Amino acid sequence: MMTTAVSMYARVGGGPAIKHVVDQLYTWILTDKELSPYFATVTVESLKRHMAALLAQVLGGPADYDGRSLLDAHRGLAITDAHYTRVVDLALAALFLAHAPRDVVAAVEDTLAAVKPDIVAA
Ligand code: HEM
Repeated sequence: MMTTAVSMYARVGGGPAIKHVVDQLYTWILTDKELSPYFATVTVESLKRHMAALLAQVLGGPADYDGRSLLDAHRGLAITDAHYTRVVDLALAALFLAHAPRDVVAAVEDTLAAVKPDIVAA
């Protein structure tokens, strides 16, 4: 039997679908009473661009991420465990809402778990 390796990036719908997921995620974050204060002084457009590039890269799409390391980006923000978990939940919900396949959602969940130490304040 012939097998074709279709990337997770392609299976979620490529760049446009990822942009949609990231837009949804930030709409929720920026209207969340507990999460929005973290972003009060941030230029959200460039943040979204970086987040979309990173997500695309993690899913096997173009490796275009040119932002800071996650450790550098989140250092000093004093992000709590609960706020980290909330953002992860919203990210996974945004993927499901965009009809991302379950295995793709699971792979993103694993990746987010792996970078947790870079995000949450020690
Ligand atoms: C769950 C995993 C997370 C990932 C993958 C992630 C990813 C990113 C990325 C790619 C950037 C941009 C870096 C750059 O532009 O150079 C960023 C910045 C930022 N993130 Fe996150 N993030 C996560 C969780 C969180 C959480 C939980 C919070 C707060 C509740 C948060 C708050 C911020 C803020 C405020 C910035 C901007 C920092 C600045 O510009 O100085 N992030 N994040």
